[in-house]
Amino acid sequence: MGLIIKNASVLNAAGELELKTITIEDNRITGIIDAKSTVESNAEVIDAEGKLVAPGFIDMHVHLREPGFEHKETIATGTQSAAKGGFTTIACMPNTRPVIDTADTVKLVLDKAESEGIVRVLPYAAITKNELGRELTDFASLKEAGAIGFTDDGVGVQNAQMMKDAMTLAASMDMPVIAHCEDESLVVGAAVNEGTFATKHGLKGIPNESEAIHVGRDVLLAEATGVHYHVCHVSTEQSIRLIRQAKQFGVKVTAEVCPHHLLLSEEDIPGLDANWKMNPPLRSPRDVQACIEALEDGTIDIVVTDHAPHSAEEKARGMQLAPFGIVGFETAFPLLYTKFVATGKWTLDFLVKRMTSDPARVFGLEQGKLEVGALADLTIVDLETEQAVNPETFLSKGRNTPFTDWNLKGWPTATIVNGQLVWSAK
Ligand SMILES: NC(=O)N[C@@H](CC(=O)O)C(=O)O
Ligand SMILES: [Zn+2]
Ligand SMILES: [Zn+2]
Repeated sequence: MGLIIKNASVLNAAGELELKTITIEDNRITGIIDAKSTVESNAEVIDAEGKLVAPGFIDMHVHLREPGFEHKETIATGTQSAAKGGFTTIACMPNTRPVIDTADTVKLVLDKAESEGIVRVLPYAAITKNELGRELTDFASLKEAGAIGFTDDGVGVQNAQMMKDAMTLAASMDMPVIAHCEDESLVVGAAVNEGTFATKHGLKGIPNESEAIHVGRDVLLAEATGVHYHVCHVSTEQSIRLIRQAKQFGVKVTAEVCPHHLLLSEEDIPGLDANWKMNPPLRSPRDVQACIEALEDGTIDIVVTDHAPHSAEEKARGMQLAPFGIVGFETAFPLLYTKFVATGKWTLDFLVKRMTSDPARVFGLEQGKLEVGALADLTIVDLETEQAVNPETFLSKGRNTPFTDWNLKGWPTATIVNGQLVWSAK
C-alpha cells in the first residue's frame, strides 16, 4: 500500500524549507522528491500543504506512570498524548510501582507499549533497587530485557560510591547513566526554588546547589569511570558551568533541558498553585537565561519534556503538599516554536534538531532523520494557526500545566510512526 505525503515543507541540509513529496513503503522512507513531479501509486495520500514535515520528535525523559499509577497516566494515554504532541519515540522513567528494576518489569512495559501504545517506548531501568539508593539493580539482565539506560529519576543517588559503582558497571556494558541531580540534605521540606517566591510566601526553598553539587560530583565520577553520563532537567547556572567545564575536559557528559525551564522563572508563578510546582523548580530569571544560552552554545544537548502527569486531586493539595511535576507532551513544540522560533531568536532547524537528530545522536538511536532509507517516523506541523492551550483537550490524563490559555502556534496535526498514521487532528 504505502503512504505519500504531498506538499511537504521539509528542512534541507542548509536548514531551509523545501517543498517535497515524501514516499513511504512499509516502515521506511523510500523517496523525497520534487513536489512538482507526479507519483503513480495507489498509496494513501496525505496533503501537507503549508505544513512542516519533520522527523518525529524524540523525548528522552517522560513519565508514563504504568505500572502502578494508572490514575495519573497509562502507557495507552501517555503515548496518545505524546503522538498529539508530535513525538514518535519516548523514553520512560522507572519511578513506577513497582519500580522498573527487574527484567520482568522492563518486559511488561515493552509488552504493554507494543499492544497498547501508539508511539515507540524505550524504557529506562533503575540504578538502585526500588530507587532506594541502597543496592544496585542487575544491570546485565535489565539491558538484556531492553532497558536503554540506568536512572533513579525522581530522586538523586545520594551515595557517591553507589554512583561510582553504577557508572563503572554501566561503562563496562556501554550503557549510559542518566541522573536526577539532587542532594537530599539540602532540600528537606522544600517545595519551590530558594528565592523571591519562597521568601514572599514564607516557604522553604530548593537551593541551586542541591542540583549542582550532584552535577559536580558526577562529572568527576564520569571522568574517572569513562561512562556516558547524562544530566536530567538542568535548571541552574551552576550546573551549566560545571557541565560546560567537564565537556571542555573531554568528559562524556550530555544534558537536557525542559521547555518550562527555558520559558518560566519563579517570578512568573501567580500564587500558591501546584500546577507551577515541579522538580527542579522554576528558578531565577538569571538561571533561565543561563539555560537558554547553554542550549544555544551546545552545553545542553537536547530538549525533553519531563512529562509528569498527576491527578487533579493530587495537585489540589496545594504548593507545599502536592507532588512535583507538570505535563509536557502536548505543549512542548508549540511553546518553543512560538517563543523562540516565531520571535526570530532561533531558526526552525535549530529547534527541530534539539528534538530529533540530537537526542538520537546522544542516545545512539536510529530515529531522528528524514532521509531516504530512514524509519518513517514523521511529524506534520501547522506553523501558522494560533490556538490557546486548553488542558481539557489533552489526551493525557494529566491536566497539570502552567501554560493554560497561552496563545501558541506550531501545533502538530498528524503523527506517523513506522509508516503508519497513528494520530491526526481530524
Ligand atoms: N519532574 C517532576 O517534577 N516530577 C517527576 C520526577 C522527576 O522527574 O524527578 C515525577 O515523576 O513526577
Ligand atoms: Zn527528575
Ligand atoms: Zn522526570
